[in-house]
Amino acid sequence: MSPGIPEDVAQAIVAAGRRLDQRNWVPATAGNISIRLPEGRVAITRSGFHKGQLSADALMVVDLDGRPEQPGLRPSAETLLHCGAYRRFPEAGAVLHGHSIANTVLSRAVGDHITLARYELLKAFPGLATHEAEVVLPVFDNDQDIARLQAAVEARWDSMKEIPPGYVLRGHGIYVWGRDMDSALIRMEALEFMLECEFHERSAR
Ligand SMILES: CSCCC(=O)C(=O)COP(=O)(O)O
Ligand SMILES: [Zn+2]
Repeated sequence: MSPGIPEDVAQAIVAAGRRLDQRNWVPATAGNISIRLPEGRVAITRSGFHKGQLSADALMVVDLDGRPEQPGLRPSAETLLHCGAYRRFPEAGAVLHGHSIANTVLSRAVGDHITLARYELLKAFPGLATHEAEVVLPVFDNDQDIARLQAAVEARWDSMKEIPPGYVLRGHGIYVWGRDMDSALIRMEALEFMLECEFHERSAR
């Protein structure tokens, strides 16, 4: 049991890791997973663990600035991206990150966004009631400086009227959040489904 992480929270993160792994969205040690805890705390995966084989020992707690509660442990290298989503969206309760083939390949072939339009699955997103809607998914150049990357994400959010609950890092992976883990997983599945459709459609051209 990780200190300071309720058992149901640890179980939800472990189960999410297995589910992402079953879809082949977290190869090797890719991906990271977190859940917001009360009082400005976040339970998050430690860096370098396989997300399909997590146990409670592979989790730890950080604050909303990414500072570890347990100083000897190293949180996900991308912790600041999770913290950025929690700080910006008070309703966000869980954040997921994965590296699928579809999001990796597509993001290398596009500019600064991917438009998802005319998909029935768009209705999985808040406020969208019809396939005639669209989601404009921001795409950012990848950056090993995660604080700088988070600053770029925030600058784009500031410029957007409608902020979708996700974005893509070029050649790297996707970030998605939801009010809880179930909601984040549903959004991730919906986005990945549509990205896979785009991937096949473009490959067939
Ligand atoms: C081998 S994957 C490279 C790092 C990465 O992109 C990732 O998602 C996993 O990093 P973490 O520090 O969270 O394990
Ligand atoms: Zn990653």
